[in-house]
Amino acid sequence: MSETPPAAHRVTTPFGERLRAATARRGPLCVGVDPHAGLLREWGLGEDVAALERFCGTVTEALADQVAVVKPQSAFFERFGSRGVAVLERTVADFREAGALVLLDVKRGDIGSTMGAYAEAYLDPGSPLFCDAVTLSPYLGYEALRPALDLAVASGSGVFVLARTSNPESGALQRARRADGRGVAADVLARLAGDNAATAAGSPFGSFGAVVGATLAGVPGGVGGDGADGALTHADLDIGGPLLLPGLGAQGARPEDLPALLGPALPAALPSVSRDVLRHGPDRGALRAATDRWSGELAAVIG
Ligand SMILES: O=c1ccn([C@@H]2O[C@H](COP(=O)(O)O)[C@@H](O)[C@H]2O)c(=O)[nH]1
Repeated sequence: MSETPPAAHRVTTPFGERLRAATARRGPLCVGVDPHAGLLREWGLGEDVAALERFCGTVTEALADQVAVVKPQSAFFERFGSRGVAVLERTVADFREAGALVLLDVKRGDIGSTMGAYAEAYLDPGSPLFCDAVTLSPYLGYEALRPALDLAVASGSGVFVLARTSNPESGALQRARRADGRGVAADVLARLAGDNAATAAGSPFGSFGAVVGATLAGVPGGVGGDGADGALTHADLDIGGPLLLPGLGAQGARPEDLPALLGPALPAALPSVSRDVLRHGPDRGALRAATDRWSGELAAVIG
């Protein structure tokens, strides 16, 4: 990787602190940038790289100076091959330049040596795809993520590790119990809490976050119960870092679900909405208005 990162990529303040400052300034919402084929059609665009570029340009112009965090979904760019990835690189750079934090939803997780290469791709400030944070999957083993966790600390970036995801199929694996009786997702959260405690010295909010589905409030075996059957308790969510909450809007969760979902961990919430904002495009004013509505409703609940 390059030895002298471009000035725009150099970061000195840890991600957790930058996230706190950004949400204090711009509100608690993360907007997902998911250029679904269906959305491209609804926006009157084609289904090619030029359409992808138009879509992302519009979302950037509309929202980059408004939202605290954007979360491009890598899959919707990768499906167009290298030219799609080039659009992703530009989109990441444009959002960052306008002051939005970029969390790339790419869900990487691999054996340690390969993980090192993924870490360099997204968390090395010299990389063309350097982001403020990425999503990671711990299901090849939490410790396999160590190269990314170490590089995140060194580069002032963050990670969000899948714990209990929003999809209906997630429970069978993520609620499974380990030999010591602890649920798999609860174990991921406990490890994140340990890593935040070890690395966030002097900072009230760590840079290692978790992904927890907003869809899981009040769901049997979901989140907020007593921990039976591998479900998560509110105490499990106390990781000393942010909780990324996908599942609002199109997947059915609502802002008013969040207090029951998170309990005392509510202030750590980073709720994320993709389709339910993007369906208001391509009109920039309508995209901004939808973002304002979501942001206001979430701020009223999270405080
Ligand atoms: O548990 C998870 C983890 C990630 N996602 C991602 O978030 C968005 C959700 O999009 P919506 O349109 O707001 O439903 C999408 O990119 C998913 O891959 C998730 O939904 N659940």
